[in-house]
Amino acid sequence: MIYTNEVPVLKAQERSAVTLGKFDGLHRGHQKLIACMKQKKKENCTTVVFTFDVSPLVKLYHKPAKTLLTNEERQELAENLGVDVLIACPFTDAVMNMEAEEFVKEFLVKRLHVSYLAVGPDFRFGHERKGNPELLKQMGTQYDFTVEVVEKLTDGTREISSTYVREELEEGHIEKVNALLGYQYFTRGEIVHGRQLGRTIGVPTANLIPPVSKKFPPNGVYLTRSKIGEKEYDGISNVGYKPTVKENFLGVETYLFNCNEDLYGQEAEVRFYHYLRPERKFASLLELKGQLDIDMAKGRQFFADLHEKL
Ligand SMILES: Cc1cc2nc3c(=O)[nH]c(=O)nc-3n(C[C@H](O)[C@H](O)[C@H](O)COP(=O)(O)O)c2cc1C
Ligand SMILES: Nc1ncnc2c1ncn2[C@@H]1O[C@H](COP(=O)(O)OP(=O)(O)OP(=O)(O)O)[C@@H](O)[C@H]1O
Repeated sequence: MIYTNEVPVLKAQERSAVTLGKFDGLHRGHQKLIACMKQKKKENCTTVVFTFDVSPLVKLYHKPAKTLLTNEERQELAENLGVDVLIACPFTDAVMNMEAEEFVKEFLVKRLHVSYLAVGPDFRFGHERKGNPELLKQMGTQYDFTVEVVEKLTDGTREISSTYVREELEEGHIEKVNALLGYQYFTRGEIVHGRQLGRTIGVPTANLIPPVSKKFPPNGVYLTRSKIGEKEYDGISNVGYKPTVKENFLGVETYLFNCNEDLYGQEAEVRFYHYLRPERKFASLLELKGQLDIDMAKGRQFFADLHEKL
């Protein structure tokens, strides 16, 4: 897959199938749109996901930049979905002020030689968000491309959207988040040294400092599976600031159930499965250890049941 910040100019004969939007999370609704676009590979179209490298909302309304996926994660997931080109167009003032018609002419027609465009019915773009599927269809007639307005995928009660996923994540509804995404919510980072107090209570942990832009469920304890190198481990993770020992940054700290290796310096992907309890301040590490024993027993049972089902 080609990942680029600039809208590329395709070769003279090359045509593209394009979809546009923010694509935070690459949830099941996004995946449906990408599947429609991929149908056009049969007609030799290059598949293009056109997105922005800063959420337009962040730039326009200074909303916090916490996202479900970092740019790198979104890139990797798009590649796994079989996308040929992912454009993360910088949301500059020039792009922000571009009229919808100009955006279509300059980027989609002139550069990408668009042949097919897939968008959701509520898709808006261009200066003052004046561009919509109707305008795209009119321009499609003029510039010889087809527009498919893809019906929104729902979970039976509500349309799936990044906003919906973020709301459920904020509530700690991990199973729901995973169902909307179509994969397990995850975070990644390098395993770094903590204060090494964990091992003094018989609970050595893998600490990672996640990207600052990554959105997290509420501080608390979660049942997780971690992928480290080629291996996967069941475990239990704390997300938060460890009030008992007072950490000053948000960390993800995991006790891996069946692991006694030295993991420092390795990259880990921690996948969330289930919310167990909120993070709490304990009077002592020993008291915390008592709670951890209860948490671990629940975690081991959860994964034993899960593996039995699979
Ligand atoms: C599963 C799990 C649950 C935890 N729960 C809490 C908690 O509720 N409150 C808290 O202050 N720290 C919690 N911690 C963090 C501990 O305070 C931490 O593991 C211990 O202080 C060792 O930290 P260190 O790795 O920096 O040495 C939890 C850690 C794990 C692995
Ligand atoms: N549930 C869905 N089914 C099909 N297409 C969708 C779905 N959700 C979004 N899309 C389409 O995917 C493209 C990218 O969507 P985008 O990420 O901008 O919206 P979103 O997921 O609804 O996010 P937000 O909640 O931030 O508005 C748009 O064309 C949008 O209409």
